Amino acid sequence: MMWEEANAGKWAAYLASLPSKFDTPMFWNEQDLAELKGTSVVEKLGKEDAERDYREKLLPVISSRKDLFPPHLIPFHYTLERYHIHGSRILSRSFCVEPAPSDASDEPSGTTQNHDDAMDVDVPSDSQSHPAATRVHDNDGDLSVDQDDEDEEEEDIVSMVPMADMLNARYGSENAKLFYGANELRMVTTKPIKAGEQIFNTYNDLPNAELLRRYGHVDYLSLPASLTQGSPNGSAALGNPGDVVELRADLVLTAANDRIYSTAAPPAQNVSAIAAESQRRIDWWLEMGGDDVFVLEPPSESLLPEDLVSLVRLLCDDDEWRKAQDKEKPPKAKKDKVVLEVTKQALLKRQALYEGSLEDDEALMNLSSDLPLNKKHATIVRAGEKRILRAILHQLELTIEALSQKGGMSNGEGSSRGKRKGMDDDDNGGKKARR
Ligand SMILES: C[S@@+](CC[C@H](N)C(=O)[O-])C[C@H]1O[C@@H](n2cnc3c(N)ncnc32)[C@H](O)[C@@H]1O
Repeated sequence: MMWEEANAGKWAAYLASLPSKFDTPMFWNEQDLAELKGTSVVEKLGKEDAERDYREKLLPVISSRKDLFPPHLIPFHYTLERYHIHGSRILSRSFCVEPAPSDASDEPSGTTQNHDDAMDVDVPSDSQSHPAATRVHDNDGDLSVDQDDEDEEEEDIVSMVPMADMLNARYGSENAKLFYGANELRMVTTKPIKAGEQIFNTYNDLPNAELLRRYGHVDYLSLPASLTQGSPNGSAALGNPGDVVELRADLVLTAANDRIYSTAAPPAQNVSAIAAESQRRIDWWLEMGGDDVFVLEPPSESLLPEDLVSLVRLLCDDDEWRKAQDKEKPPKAKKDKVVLEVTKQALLKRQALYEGSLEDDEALMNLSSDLPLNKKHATIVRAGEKRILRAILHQLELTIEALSQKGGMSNGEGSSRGKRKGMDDDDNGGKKARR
């Protein structure tokens, strides 16, 4: 895209129509970025990686081909600033397009490419030279073409599709989709749209953290009642119904270790031995393809992701750990009281990563509707994540309470009851260590 812009070729009018200013956190100052503390935006921003790629990959290529990149154009068209701008244009406007079937070239189906215009260099087949494009590819949240589910994602090509990228999106509002035609891509309405109503494509109903990181806006809509559970005043809230909270496995590990330590008898109450054993288990988990981040959705019947429950059992239950190794399969996602309590502690640790409470954020939104845009967006992202955490914690507490009231029953669905060594204080008074 930098080369196309420098050469004012056939895409010049299209490129000139794209924005050069973005509200994405990639362009925020430190003070505004601090507002995002605790949210999943921070770790995914990738600004340093992008800038390293620019210095270590792009600049050497550019300076090695003076025939393609005349040195006098570098300060105008190939600067770090232009790199970020084009990266953001790709991140906010690209589509994943399926390549033409059995086509040896890398041309996307339905798009036309004039080879006379193409660069006289090898084009990487995965189009991932800008980390932004890599993220578009990896995170499955870019504008996608309606296609057969069986298609392998690796085969898709990150592509700019002029005109199709003019549509906005809003959670649950999609009324138009991009379809493959025989020789073109077609944006087609999928519902009747009245005059004056907006035509919305979908950005896959992403959570606000991702909308902000990729597109620079957030959704601010009515939320389901499940998200106001546990709220002090039970008031209706606004936000993005597609919001999620990401919980890193290291917080789960710490919560499990704390629990094991506090319930172990003195000889086994050895912090480093407990940490080493847990590390062994989590290494096994990762080797088996387990995730190191869990995605928590607004409370539903299942309340917790199955893989999170499975990991907690693996960490906290010796029998489950042995069985898992024998079967080469992580434990089943049974929620007993230990699982719920350890998860609750992990969620409290996750909550503590934010600055301030949900009430602080809600008050900020209510009191000052004229907050500066970045601060307003960051507050909405934070509040959305905190709201989910609060609602899940509320449900967890109710479930733990209900289990406790069942005559001191501690193991809930309890097939492992009595099998554990030392992990359940109701089993053995917390006197025995798990190992
Ligand atoms: C695919 S483009 C859509 C074209 C865009 N409307 C334009 O005029 O350039 C994505 C960009 O549109 C804007 N956008 C899309 N949906 C939005 C929404 N619901 N609210 C606010 N801005 C939105 C964001 O700036 C986003 O980066």
